Amino acid sequence: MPDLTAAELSTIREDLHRIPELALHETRTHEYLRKLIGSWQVPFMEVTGIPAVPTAILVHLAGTNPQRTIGYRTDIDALPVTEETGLDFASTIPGQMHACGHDVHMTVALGVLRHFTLNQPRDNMVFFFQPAEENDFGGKRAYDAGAFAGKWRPDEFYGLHDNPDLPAGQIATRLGTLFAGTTEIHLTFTGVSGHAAFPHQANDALVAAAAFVMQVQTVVSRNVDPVRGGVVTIGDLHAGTIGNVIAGSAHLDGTIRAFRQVDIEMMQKRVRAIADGVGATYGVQVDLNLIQGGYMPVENDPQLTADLIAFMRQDATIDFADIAPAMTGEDFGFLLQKFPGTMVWLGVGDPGHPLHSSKMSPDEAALLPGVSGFVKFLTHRMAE
Ligand SMILES: CC(=O)N[C@@H](CCC[C@H](N)C(=O)O)C(=O)O
Repeated sequence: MPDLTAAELSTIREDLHRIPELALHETRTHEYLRKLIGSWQVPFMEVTGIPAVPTAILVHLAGTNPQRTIGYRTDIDALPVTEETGLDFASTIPGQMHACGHDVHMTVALGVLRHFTLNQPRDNMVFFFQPAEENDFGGKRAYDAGAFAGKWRPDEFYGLHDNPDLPAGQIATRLGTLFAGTTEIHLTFTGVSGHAAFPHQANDALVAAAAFVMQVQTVVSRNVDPVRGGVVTIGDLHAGTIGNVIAGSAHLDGTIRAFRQVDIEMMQKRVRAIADGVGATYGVQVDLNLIQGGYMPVENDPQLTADLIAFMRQDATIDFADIAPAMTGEDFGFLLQKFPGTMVWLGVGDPGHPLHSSKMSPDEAALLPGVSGFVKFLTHRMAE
């Protein structure tokens, strides 16, 4: 029986694209994956779940002469974005979309898994279909639940993320840190609401929030080493109900990002100090929740990544490129702190529409090269 064809990969990707589900709620996606994998009926394959992370799936392939266990991880969740691609296989779930390409990630993982179910690997393999990459850190949850114990423990771990800016099918990575570590900011200022005409009788939480948004811009400009870089973005601010009522509360969500954990922790302290300072200055109550969870910097293992780069460079059938680090986050960073491994970008050729755009539409021409690049590299790892 042959590997999955381009047409079969495309059908799978489109099926998955129709049913985007948010972190830890990926029940239909879980069912689809389990049904498909279960239909392959492989004697050396075992499929299991993780009770603490019910939408996760783990697949174990027993090798013919195992020297190690090779892990491959894909994320499976989607985003609360209303799709505007106009595709005929667009999301059927209102307000939710695979706007980060996890449908592509899952499809490539299934293609790689299918290959090794048809060609029993020499080494053992573990495939991890991980919920909650966008938030709620499904990788850390699975690890903390003991999912990678015993035969499920990978000696090396690989994964990919799609990249609309790169040509479809190109694989890119680098030695060292590929993605930033992140910390979610969730902040509420509580003051006293009142009539717009009598500000002296109220305490305006919206004005406090505005001051916070401006002051927090100084964290990157004044506290972060410019050579190392960092990001503080407040992406969401809600305050008040109508123009002639002073807002009694304001809620803000945002993200802190940097390539080094020491910088992330420094930025967390500065954001906390500024929030407390605004609270004291404006007399508003401050409730600040900073969550890093599993979003550690994505640090590629030096030896494994050097091997991957050397292998991909010498294979003329693989379009490989070196690339600079990016401020995207990925909770695969947590798993790469526990197990050595490498994350790569897979180009999906849609440069006008960045990750998280409601119009992002990956080119399916990326699917076969993604599968074959990893099949070749993992087969090479097994010959080491
Ligand atoms: C690849 C990607 O887009 N990942 C997300 C990860 C989000 C981490 C966390 N929820 C945060 O917002 O800090 C990203 O936004 O980079």
